[in-house]
Amino acid sequence: MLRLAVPNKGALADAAQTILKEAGYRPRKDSKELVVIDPENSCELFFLRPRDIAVYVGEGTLDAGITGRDMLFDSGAPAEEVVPLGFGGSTFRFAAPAGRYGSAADLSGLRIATSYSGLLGKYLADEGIDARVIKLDGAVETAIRLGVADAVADVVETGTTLRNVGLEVFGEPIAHSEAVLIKRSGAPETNGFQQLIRRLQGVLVARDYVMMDYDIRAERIDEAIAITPGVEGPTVSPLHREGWVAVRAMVPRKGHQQIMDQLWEIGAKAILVTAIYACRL
Ligand SMILES: Nc1ncnc2c1ncn2[C@@H]1O[C@H](COP(=O)(O)OP(=O)(O)OP(=O)(O)O)[C@@H](O)[C@H]1O
Ligand SMILES: O=P(O)(O)OC[C@H]1O[C@H](OP(=O)(O)OP(=O)(O)O)[C@H](O)[C@@H]1O
Ligand SMILES: [Mg+2]
Repeated sequence: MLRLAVPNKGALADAAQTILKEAGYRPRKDSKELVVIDPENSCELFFLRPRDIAVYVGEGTLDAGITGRDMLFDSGAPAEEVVPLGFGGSTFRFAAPAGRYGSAADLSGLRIATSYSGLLGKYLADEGIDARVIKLDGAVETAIRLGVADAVADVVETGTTLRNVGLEVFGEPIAHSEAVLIKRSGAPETNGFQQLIRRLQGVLVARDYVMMDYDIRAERIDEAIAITPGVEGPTVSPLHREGWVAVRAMVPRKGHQQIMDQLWEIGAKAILVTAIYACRL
């Protein structure tokens, strides 16, 4: 039985639930359900705070979990990233009132408020910056106005939260984060865990690729294949029309219109694009 930790609330909860559902796991009925037993997939899903997930997985209490890369680093738990999941993207950055500081080095001797003290502490130590870390639980952006800190280090996605309180990012990003699948460091991958990885990777490919079909004159097939090389090579079949072939290839969803333009330029006809519902490469 695979025991999997899933964020129960916060920025990652809905997208984590969606990707698991698309991967064929049983969804929870309502947001109050804390454990879901999924006998068909030999899996138990535990809905936990994203911050605690690396701790459970690092202790070996649970086999796998979905959390943010920043929270994994912050926890210091003996857990490791296995698959980046392509949602919950953010950066972790310093911010302060506009123009006050130019780089992290300017923070020596000052106070920095954050709810990621592990992540920030490691960064400051690596960079040799001697600043005081003020650990808060959330809404750290207000700490400067209230005189508790000189700068903050926090999650930034659109930057709206910072702008709303008159703060600006400065210095290099401390970390780039997204939702990740994690396991205990060095733990062997059981069959159930490998199946979870294959299913999640299948969903990610189905999200990122579309299927493209088109007809092309046989003498232009090499040019066409250069435009749509597919993942392991396109399928080329004879067409019931002298001198023509049919081609089928997976292409990245992003930019598929440009690919259609290029195919049209070399004389392709009947170019069709269809969504991939699920896949296993
Ligand atoms: N606005 C956002 N956009 C993208 N990712 C985000 C955003 N806010 C948080 N995250 C990411 O989501 C993960 C969990 O953070 P979240 O804010 O959901 O937890 P929390 O602060 O403990 O909970 P809550 O905000 O509900 O109190 C982190 O990895 C973080 O980087
Ligand atoms: O750049 P933005 O798009 O504005 O997003 C970033 C904000 O989102 C998160 O806050 P959350 O709502 O989780 O509150 P919290 O600070 O209490 O965790 C994060 O802590 C930032 O404050
Ligand atoms: Mg938050």
